[in-house]
Amino acid sequence: MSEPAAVPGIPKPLPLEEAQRRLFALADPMPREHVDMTGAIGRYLAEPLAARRTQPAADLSAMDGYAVTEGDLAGPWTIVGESAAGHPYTGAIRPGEAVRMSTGALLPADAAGVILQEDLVREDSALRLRGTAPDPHDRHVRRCGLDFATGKVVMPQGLLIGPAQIALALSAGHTHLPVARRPLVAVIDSGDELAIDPTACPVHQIPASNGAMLEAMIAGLAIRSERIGPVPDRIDALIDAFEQAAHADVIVTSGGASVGDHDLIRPALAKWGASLDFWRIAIKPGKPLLVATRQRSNRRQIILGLPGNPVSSLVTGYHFLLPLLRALLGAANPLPLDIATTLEGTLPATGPRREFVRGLWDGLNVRPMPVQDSGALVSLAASNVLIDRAAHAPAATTGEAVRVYLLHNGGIA
Ligand SMILES: Nc1nc2c(c(=O)[nH]1)N[C@H]1C(S)=C(S)[C@@H](COP(=O)(O)OP(=O)(O)OC[C@H]3O[C@@H](n4cnc5c(N)ncnc54)[C@H](O)[C@@H]3O)O[C@H]1N2
Ligand code: MOO
Repeated sequence: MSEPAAVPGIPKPLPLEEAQRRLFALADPMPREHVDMTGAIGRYLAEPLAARRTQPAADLSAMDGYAVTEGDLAGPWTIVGESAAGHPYTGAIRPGEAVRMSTGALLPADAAGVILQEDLVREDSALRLRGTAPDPHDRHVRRCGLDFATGKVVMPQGLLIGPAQIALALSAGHTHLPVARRPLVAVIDSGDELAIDPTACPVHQIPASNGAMLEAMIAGLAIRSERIGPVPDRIDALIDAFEQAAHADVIVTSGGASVGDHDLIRPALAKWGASLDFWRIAIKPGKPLLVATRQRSNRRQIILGLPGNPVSSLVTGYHFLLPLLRALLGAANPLPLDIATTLEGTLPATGPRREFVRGLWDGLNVRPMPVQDSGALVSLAASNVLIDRAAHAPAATTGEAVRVYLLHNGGIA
């Protein structure tokens, strides 16, 4: 398919990466705060984290058994005491002596290693080998500083904080973590045809579903989302809605982004005092996306105008809204990850826009959904990936390598 002819007043659509770069250039990280571990989940480290202690802080036993001295692996031994986790043995061990060890217990001074209890026979305080002597060195010992030493940077700035990162931060001596404040997001549904109540929706209306969908997408990334609308297709009504959202860090609209007589987001934003950064991107679905900013006293507000078709809203939410929120939160890698897989089925040739095709991925192959209309929600809800198709690609068939973006079956972030 050839490039469409240029139309006065309608900008050429930007490639996805260029549009994302322009959006990130607007996204100054949010102010910093320190939060406890529960509050840190799902956020990003605002600075590299250095260990405040060494772990293990001393040599520890890695198994349950008996500690013996160097060169004394044949036995027999006399048990002279115990080192349990949290209750160290304070004496030293001499040849011919053994100390009962539990996993995680401090290794006594002069102990060379630990022999597993399964390899030993114990009768009262007498201990002997069940079979042959074990290998000599360093057996079943976790050396001091094996994991990290005081001062070592254990996690880089911008790392996503999840369960493993919380465990490491606590182990490294931290009770709180530096993170960016989560942004407040206002989500505006717009369109005269939108019905709030899906059980009372006459034929000329459609239930408003994008706002709730977008709110579900950003759960966890925003401190709060505020829903506004549905707002009628009138400039004054849209300006009122923007005013209600004037305290938000990010404003997201859906609908009214295209070129129709009732697509008023752009003129309403201009009249409100926002400046358009870019409009239209070369992806399908999602072409009419717009990005604008408005200067507030302390910070710049970012406005994302998503196309109204539900699948277009989701796809642009996935490639722009979520990455924007991650960038504001200080993520090192705000963009979604794609993975390589194999196509099972056929896909038609693409046109001048890069396409994101709904599909079902089983871990090995991906099957495209038969219905790809940008208003079709059944195929969206049955999909777990978006298949990435380059612009001007020839038709594709079973066995071809493709790349997919994971939608995580609804838990989309
Ligand atoms: N002549 C042209 N027409 C269109 C073009 C174009 O380039 N030239 N672009 C098309 C593309 S691509 C898209 S995508 C749509 C999106 O346009 P809008 O952002 O202006 O969306 P609306 O027209 O307001 O709505 C489209 C569709 O989505 C439904 N919708 C809107 N909001 C919601 C909501 N909150 N919940 C559920 N559904 C919603 C709306 O009822 C419409 O059916 O424009 C093409 N047109
Ligand atoms: O880009 Mo529209 O989003 O094709 O349906």
